[in-house]
Amino acid sequence: MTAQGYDGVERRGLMFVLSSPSGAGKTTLSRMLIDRMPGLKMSVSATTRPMRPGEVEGRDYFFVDQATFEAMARQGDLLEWATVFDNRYGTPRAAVETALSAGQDVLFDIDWQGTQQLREKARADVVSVFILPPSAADLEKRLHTRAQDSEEVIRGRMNRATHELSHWAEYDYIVINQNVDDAFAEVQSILKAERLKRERRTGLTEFVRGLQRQLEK
Ligand SMILES: Nc1nc2c(ncn2[C@@H]2O[C@H](COP(=O)(O)OP(=O)(O)O)[C@@H](O)[C@H]2O)c(=O)[nH]1
Ligand SMILES: Nc1ncnc2c1ncn2[C@@H]1O[C@H](COP(=O)(O)OP(=O)(O)O)[C@@H](O)[C@H]1O
Repeated sequence: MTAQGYDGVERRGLMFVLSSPSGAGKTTLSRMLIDRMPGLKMSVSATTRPMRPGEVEGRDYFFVDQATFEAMARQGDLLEWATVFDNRYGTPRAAVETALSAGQDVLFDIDWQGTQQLREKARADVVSVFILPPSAADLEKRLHTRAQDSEEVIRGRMNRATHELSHWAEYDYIVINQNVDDAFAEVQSILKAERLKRERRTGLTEFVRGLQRQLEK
């Protein structure tokens, strides 16, 4: 689980988690991060929910049926899983382990239940960010403008938002997504700073020793 920082110092890979009520902007911010932050790989979840228009198998999710999902969970192929809006969602374990051991950080778009499970498994390597919408009206507007869910599904997501919001205080960072570019800059700053944390930078002792040797000459 070691990655090479841009300054050449080895460090532990981190698990970067974004959660929010549905429609607050996790997917948008995740895509921006993957496009603009080298060394970060998206964890693609498995889900039993139907594919939305515009979604791509293997990019947005692995769309599986209930029996396949249960088999994956039973065989230990999922790092964590949860039921959200009557559908099952889970993180395939192998892809995460491969990315971390190849020196990449991994980005997760998962709910509070999944975040709790990751934290139990790898507390020191998990960095969690909760995204808030600026207002309830904005949240509802975004769910409508995304135009991918029926009225009934949107109502269900708005009803669930209160419950999801109640978990905000379990997260390391809180970002309010009013202007998307500002929110992206904030999330990006968090990742950049967390990559520099001393306890993650396993190669620092050696680096500093090298500096000391140079100074002693
Ligand atoms: N625990 C867990 N939650 C997930 C996973 N994948 C997605 N979710 C969460 O499930 C919820 C519903 O996701 P989705 O149906 O794509 O709707 P969205 O909220 O509009 O992105 C969101 O809160 C996601 O973060 C997963 O692998 N594990
Ligand atoms: N800061 C923002 N201002 C206005 N619209 C936004 C903002 N961030 C995201 N959106 C839009 O809101 C909708 C929901 O965003 P999305 O990223 O799909 O949310 P989530 O993944 O949290 O459900 C999308 O249509 C997206 O383009």
